[in-house]
Amino acid sequence: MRHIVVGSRKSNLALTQTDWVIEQLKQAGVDNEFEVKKIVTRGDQILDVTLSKVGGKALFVKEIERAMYEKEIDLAVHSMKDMPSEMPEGLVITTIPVREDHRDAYIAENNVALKDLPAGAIVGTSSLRRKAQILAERPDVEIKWIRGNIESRIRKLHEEDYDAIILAVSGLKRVGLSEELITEYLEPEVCVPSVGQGALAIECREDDHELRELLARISDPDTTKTVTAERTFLNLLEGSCSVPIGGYAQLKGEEITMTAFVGTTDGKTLLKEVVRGKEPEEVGTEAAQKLIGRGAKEIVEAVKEELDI
Ligand SMILES: NCc1[nH]cc(CCC(=O)O)c1CC(=O)O
Repeated sequence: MRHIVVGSRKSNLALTQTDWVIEQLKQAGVDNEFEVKKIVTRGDQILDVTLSKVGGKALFVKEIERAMYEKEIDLAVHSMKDMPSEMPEGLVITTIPVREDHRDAYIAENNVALKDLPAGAIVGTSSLRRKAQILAERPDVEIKWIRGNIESRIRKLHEEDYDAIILAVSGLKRVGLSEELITEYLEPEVCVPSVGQGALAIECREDDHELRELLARISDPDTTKTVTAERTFLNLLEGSCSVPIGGYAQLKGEEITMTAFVGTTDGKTLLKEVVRGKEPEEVGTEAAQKLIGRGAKEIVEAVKEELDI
């Protein structure tokens, strides 16, 4: 029986996600032998520069893709939100398993609520999407960049001058941190999550039909639909650069409800649309068109210019 090599970044989050996928496959009756091969990516090496300036999300996935082309690895597990909206030639996101919590978590020293932070309080995030939406709620706080893995961000909250930080609930849970750390769950009405947040993308070679059939066993149809709507929207709006943009779709029965967002980095302009429909591509496209009609492209272009990307 085929021995399957899974490539993973070496962060605790990446390794946990990889192990989770292998466990899901085993539970679904896949009894192949799995080997995890750790890969160091440029994104892991560059920790002191604003990510959006050094090439954004693609940095994390490039080395893994090269290893896949060379057949050093057969598949890789990514955080969906770190995936560029266009896939490179010959590789596919073949399976999307069930989504973890989609929300952002607000974590404050002494559990001070977001509305009770004193003016001038320092909130740590390196996401322009989070920055814009926190500033929209609290224009009087200061947003300060924070980098590093989830565990080191929590450490920095306590050791450095941050009063609060924002992290994905899913990441926190996956690395085994207690949800008791969370001061507030930010619902999409307050902070629209990143497209694909909480979901995983399993990537492999397009022509590896044998493997794709095995991986299909852990596909989650609902997550696949909602994430497809979100990524259709993202693709139409901006491709892969890091600008304040978010999208979250959920299913009730057959109906998809999607909240889409584009904003300026200062949080002074937030454009939001809620779109409903049955077809993921149609919902994502309609959300993009509505926001584009209200000037979303111009906002995206202005942010890119501001960031020099
Ligand atoms: N950009 C970093 C990143 N990539 C994926 C996650 C975990 C969230 C997820 O699974 O979507 C995180 C951490 C965070 O956003 O706080």
